[in-house]
Amino acid sequence: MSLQEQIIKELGVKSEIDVKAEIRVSIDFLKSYLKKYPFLKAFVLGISGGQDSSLTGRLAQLAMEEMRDETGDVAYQFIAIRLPYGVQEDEVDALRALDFIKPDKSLTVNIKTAVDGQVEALRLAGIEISDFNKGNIKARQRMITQYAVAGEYKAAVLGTDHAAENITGFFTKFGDGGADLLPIFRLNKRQGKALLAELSADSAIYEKIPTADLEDGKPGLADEVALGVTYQEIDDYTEGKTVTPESQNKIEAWWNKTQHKRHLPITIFDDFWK
Ligand SMILES: NC(=O)c1ccc[n+]([C@@H]2O[C@H](COP(=O)([O-])OP(=O)(O)OC[C@H]3O[C@@H](n4cnc5c(N)ncnc54)[C@H](O)[C@@H]3O)[C@@H](O)[C@H]2O)c1
Ligand SMILES: Nc1ncnc2c1ncn2[C@@H]1O[C@H](COP(=O)(O)O)[C@@H](O)[C@H]1O
Ligand SMILES: O=P(O)(O)OP(=O)(O)O
Ligand SMILES: [Mg+2]
Repeated sequence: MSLQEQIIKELGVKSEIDVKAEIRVSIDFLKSYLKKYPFLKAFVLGISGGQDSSLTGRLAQLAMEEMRDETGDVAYQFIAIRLPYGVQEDEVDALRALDFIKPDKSLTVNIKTAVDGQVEALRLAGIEISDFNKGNIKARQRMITQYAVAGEYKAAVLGTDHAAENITGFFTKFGDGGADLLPIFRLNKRQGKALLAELSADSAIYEKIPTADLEDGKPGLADEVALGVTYQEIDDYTEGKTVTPESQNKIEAWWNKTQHKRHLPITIFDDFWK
């Protein structure tokens, strides 16, 4: 089996999808988890204004509406959290996303004080944090905030990791990578866009350039610039298509470099890394 075939198998990507069926798969996955663990009454998710949290948020909201209808338990709710670091430059996109998701509950927690406090505490200990590393602190602070809210609302934290992001490890370990359930895992970027279109999202949501938007000095830096490879090429690769040798090398180098992020902490019994 080629490395491409192994990766596709591990990520569970289909070369073609039935969009309506995939929407149902994600919603049913969320509902079945709630039915298995009835003490869970809510899902929590950070809404950035980007494609992935818009899709995941809308799927979660639909799952909760169906849960309320089917069980008569009005306690089921989806909680969307805005998590800006100070003032978010693309706030208008986040508001558009919330308008599409129509969450049962919407909160805003500004992570700036917590992030800056952490950076300052490290500075006082003699450690100067780079802008890049600070970006990862922002992502981890968002994780802390989501778990804090989940703890108060008997909720599980949703994550937005998907095939086109997981393959390159383009997420902060235990930051946006830290979540309980990943409802869009298996889909690549263009498949996620197709689900958004089917759900009648404003096209501005799925045409927005993907960005982690973590660095103060590079606001809105496009993922594709940071990665050095386009989502079109990544999507093609995950669907088993042939991409240029240069793109293939880059994608596979990211995959190999980030293997540790796709595993629980490594013990003496693990050998995936050897
Ligand atoms: N575009 C932006 O604005 C921006 C800014 C910051 C980070 N990012 C992205 O966020 C992601 C996170 O960055 P990152 O990967 O540098 O940080 P990370 O914190 O997610 O992962 C790095 C950490 O993983 C651990 N680690 C590294 N190699 C390991 C190995 N072989 N085995 C076990 N543990 C290992 C170490 O603790 C290391 O500090 C990246 O994809 C990055 O490009 C984007
Ligand atoms: N500014 C943000 N507000 C709320 N939630 C956010 C914000 N930025 C990121 N998030 C969450 O993290 C994931 C991953 O983002 P990437 O753009 O893929 O790095 C995102 O889906 C939100 O849930
Ligand atoms: O995770 P999101 O919602 O921020 O989407 P994107 O990765 O496209 O920025
Ligand atoms: Mg984003």
